[in-house]
Amino acid sequence: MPVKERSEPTEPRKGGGPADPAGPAELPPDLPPELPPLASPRHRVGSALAFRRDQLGFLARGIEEHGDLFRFRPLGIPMVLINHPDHIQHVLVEHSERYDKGAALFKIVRPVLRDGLIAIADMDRWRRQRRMMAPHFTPRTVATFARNMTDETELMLERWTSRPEPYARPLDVTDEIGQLALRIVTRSLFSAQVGDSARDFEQAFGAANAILADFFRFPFPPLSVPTPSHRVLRRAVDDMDSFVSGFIERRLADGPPGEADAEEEAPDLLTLLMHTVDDDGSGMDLEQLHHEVLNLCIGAYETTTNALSWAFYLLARHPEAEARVHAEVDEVLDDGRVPGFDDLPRFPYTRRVIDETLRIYSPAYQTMRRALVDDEIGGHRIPAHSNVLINSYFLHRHPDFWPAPDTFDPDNFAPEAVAARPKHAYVPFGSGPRVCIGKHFALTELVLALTTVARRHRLVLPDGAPEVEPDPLITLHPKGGVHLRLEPR
Ligand code: HEM
Repeated sequence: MPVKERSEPTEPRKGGGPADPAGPAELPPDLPPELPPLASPRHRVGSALAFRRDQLGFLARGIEEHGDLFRFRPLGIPMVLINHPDHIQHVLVEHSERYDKGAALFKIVRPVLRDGLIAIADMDRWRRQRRMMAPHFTPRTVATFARNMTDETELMLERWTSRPEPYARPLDVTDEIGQLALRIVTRSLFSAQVGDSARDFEQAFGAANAILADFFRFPFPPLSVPTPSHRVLRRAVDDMDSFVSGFIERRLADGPPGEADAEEEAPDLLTLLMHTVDDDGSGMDLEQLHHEVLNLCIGAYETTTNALSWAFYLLARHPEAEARVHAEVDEVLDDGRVPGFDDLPRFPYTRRVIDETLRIYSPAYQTMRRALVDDEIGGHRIPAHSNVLINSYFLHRHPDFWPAPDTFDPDNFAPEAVAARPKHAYVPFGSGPRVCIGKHFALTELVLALTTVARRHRLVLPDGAPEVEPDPLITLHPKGGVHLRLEPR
């Protein structure tokens, strides 16, 4: 799909005279005339090529040169990076009504996500969908999924330990956890057992993630042009659609699980989405249902997979932190039992490890908003239609808020350290009305899966293993996956 926004924000006019007919409306008198500084290189193509070659390096240089707020325009698309907690709070929370998801990044992922909850720009439709789904994501409901999370982790451990020579050969931890994450979310929200089709979904998503990331860095030719990689993307979307249709169609044919004692069983999210009607009596059509289910699978799968892979990797590289996790797990689960939802408050250090992992390798490391009106951020004018980019890879390393930004230190999340920092210096789940709906789900799953494994096993770096680099795709993926060797404790 081509990205249509090619118009530049007009440069400020001296004296604030009437607006160019093609430019934004006349500025209210109290808006500053200055646009944010423009990151070099100034030439459009030069900027596009630099962004394409090394997206993180390009942004790092911009931050070094201009600080927390600057503009750039790869291929003429007007973008503004904001990298200060106050600016992020302004856009995501305090003035969220001035921004929507009609931004370039979401246009690019729309062929996959369509109008599901993650990418939908129309705020009235978003509100209706979110209202319908929110009750399934409260801490109380998530508590009822805890058992699925630990059961599936135990099944994964059984698969690992029943391989020939289970402790000799390294595991592709990212691939394994991808399947775990998909099995947990589909079982919890849709009562579906997806079995080995989880692997097909993983492969399709991996292909789409890489192709769309490339397209984000250099959106040409349009996705509608059938280049070989765009054809692979089409097939990947078809495969993800088939994965979702598989269990929706089974449900339509078989009816909801446990219908016989439906009065005692809470209906799952799939049943709710199929049957909820709005005030005007209209329900969700099958196509929309499909898109919502796909959005939840994608939202839950890749982010959780990356987070848990990186957490095991970081623990393998930091024995002192690993020892503290083991001590905590041994104390809470002294009889070797499986952890439960009520144990979560008793794992404060393990939770810090997860929080610190989400800081260093923030899985959903970039998001974007489109300015609906002219606005002011940090003393600069942000013209309507600007694409405002938030990149938590840099925000979470901001030297004003993190004493040693590149060092893995779970004590960054000790209560006194958290209290000393502005809230929006750390936004792995976003913030404001469009904060991640699955935040409690994810944090519960991450701590329970980690502690279930750590009861009896550890994951260690194979001899001579190279460092794993982050790959800035649409999400922050461990390049080549995390490979570790299982060891009994
Ligand atoms: C570590 C795990 C996760 C991370 C880091 C994460 C991160 C995020 C972020 C940053 C956003 C907001 C994006 C924005 O403002 O543009 C978001 C939204 C969303 N996430 Fe997550 N997520 C995680 C897990 C999950 C899970 C487990 C689910 C579902 C079960 C989920 C479903 C969604 C959905 C549907 C949205 C869109 C919400 C809306 O706009 O109303 N996520 N996620």
